[in-house]
Amino acid sequence: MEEEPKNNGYMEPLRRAIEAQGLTVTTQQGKGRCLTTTVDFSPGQVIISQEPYASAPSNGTINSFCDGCFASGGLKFCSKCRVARYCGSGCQKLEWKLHQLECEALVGLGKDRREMLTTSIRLMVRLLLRRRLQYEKVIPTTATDNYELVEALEAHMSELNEEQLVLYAQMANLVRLVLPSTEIDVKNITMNFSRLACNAHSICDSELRPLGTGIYPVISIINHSCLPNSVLTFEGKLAMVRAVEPIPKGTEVLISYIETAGSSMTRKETLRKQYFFTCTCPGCMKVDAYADLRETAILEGYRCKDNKCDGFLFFNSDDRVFICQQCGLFRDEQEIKQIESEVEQLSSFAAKLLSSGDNIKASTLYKTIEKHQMNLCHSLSVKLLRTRESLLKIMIDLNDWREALTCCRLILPVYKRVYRKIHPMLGLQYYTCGKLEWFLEDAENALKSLTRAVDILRITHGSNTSFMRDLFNLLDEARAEATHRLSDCMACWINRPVHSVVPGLKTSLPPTAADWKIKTR
Ligand SMILES: C[S@@+](CC[C@H](N)C(=O)[O-])C[C@H]1O[C@@H](n2cnc3c(N)ncnc32)[C@H](O)[C@@H]1O
Repeated sequence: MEEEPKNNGYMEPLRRAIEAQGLTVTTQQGKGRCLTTTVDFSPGQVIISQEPYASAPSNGTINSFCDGCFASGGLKFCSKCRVARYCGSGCQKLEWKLHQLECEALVGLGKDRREMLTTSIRLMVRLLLRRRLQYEKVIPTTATDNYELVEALEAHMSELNEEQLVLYAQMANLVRLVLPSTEIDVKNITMNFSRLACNAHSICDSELRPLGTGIYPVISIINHSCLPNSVLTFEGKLAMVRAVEPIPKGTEVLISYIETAGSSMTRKETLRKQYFFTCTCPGCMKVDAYADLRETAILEGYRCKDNKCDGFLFFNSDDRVFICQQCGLFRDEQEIKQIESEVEQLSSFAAKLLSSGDNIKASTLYKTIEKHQMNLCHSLSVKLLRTRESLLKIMIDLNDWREALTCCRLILPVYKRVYRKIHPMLGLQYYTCGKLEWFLEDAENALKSLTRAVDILRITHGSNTSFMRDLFNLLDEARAEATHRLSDCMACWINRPVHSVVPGLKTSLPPTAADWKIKTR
């Protein structure tokens, strides 16, 4: 049901600013503000793009990123504060107005406080400093770039539990220690942390590796759906929302806030905990309750004891056994618990090995976990999927293309089931598959996989980034190589020595391109 939007001062200027882009802000009961189209959008079309109001790079031990553009490699610390890092003088100059204030605050901090400068703390410090720069008119304010828009973001303060409230208040106190002169009190900074928790976006590169965090006040008006009509990606720090299906005018723009691989129960739980709402999207409101239970059992439950049966199990709480819904075989709860606890122990050990950089030992352990899970979980299980994703990453790091490709091909059917046809994760998985096939000199399969990757990623990522240009080049190379091999093969066939023809047999026609495709499938 449509509600009359509250008469907030920022709203009319914002509406006027986005109307030329075919967008407006509406309000719905139970959802709050919604970004709504006033024109039709087609798949791949950019609906809205925005630079962050404030952002902070991740400060991991392995990877670090430029404060300006989030690039990695060849970074130099700011010589004064030795906290901010830059890829060059260009970014340093662009960031200077804000960093000048940040730098003064950071220089005076002792070692123990510097160690507390997490990405969230830095983001809040930068948010407050940007506010100050705009209030003092050092930098301009626009209808889509002002602190009022940040204050209008949903904070859900009354829904926070004690633990969250205490944590945000402690973080707010730390921010005030870094910025003692800020006009914003601890209560308001605490509320801002709560806002960031349900509005900030993780900024990722084209391959969805996290680089940092940013707050984009207009993009944050977009609500969630597990079956979204749009997708959010980043070009550097610039957030881009693109349509993934035809969106008629008058439709709400929706993106997914969470990893959607999982049952509707798991998704609902995640959304309730972090975003304080109950999802009522078509993906979560399935009318067929049995289909929902079956999906949960397949994605998150257990497999039939009989290796030849691909059935999933339902739990019978009276007898405390699991029953295969395909062949009726029972599986004991204790046996399942036993394997599950072993897998849990092995997984935490494997994760430790991985973070210590011991890829070889980690790969052996993950293979053992995979074996256990193949005995425990359905072939489309999300738990098994996660193990294979870790294995794939390790195998790529170890340059073991063959094993990596095996993993990649096992992951694909699960992605096809849990993600929509046009989804960045699916596109990127085809891309990885194609690249591995290319490395393994399988040009024909590389061509197929890369074509599928391009079909998806040109919609989710656009065509104009260096990542996509590299992908187009790789696709061209694979196409040229596959065509070359095809013509070589045909030439071999035509020029084969006469004695290779069995005397007396009728000569068959040379293979056509269509025959070749069938042959290589
Ligand atoms: C990033 S904000 C989205 C914009 C928000 N509606 C507003 O008015 O600021 C996220 C919050 O919006 C609400 N929200 C987002 N998607 C929703 C949905 N599908 N159903 C109900 N509420 C939703 C929740 O309160 C959530 O914490």
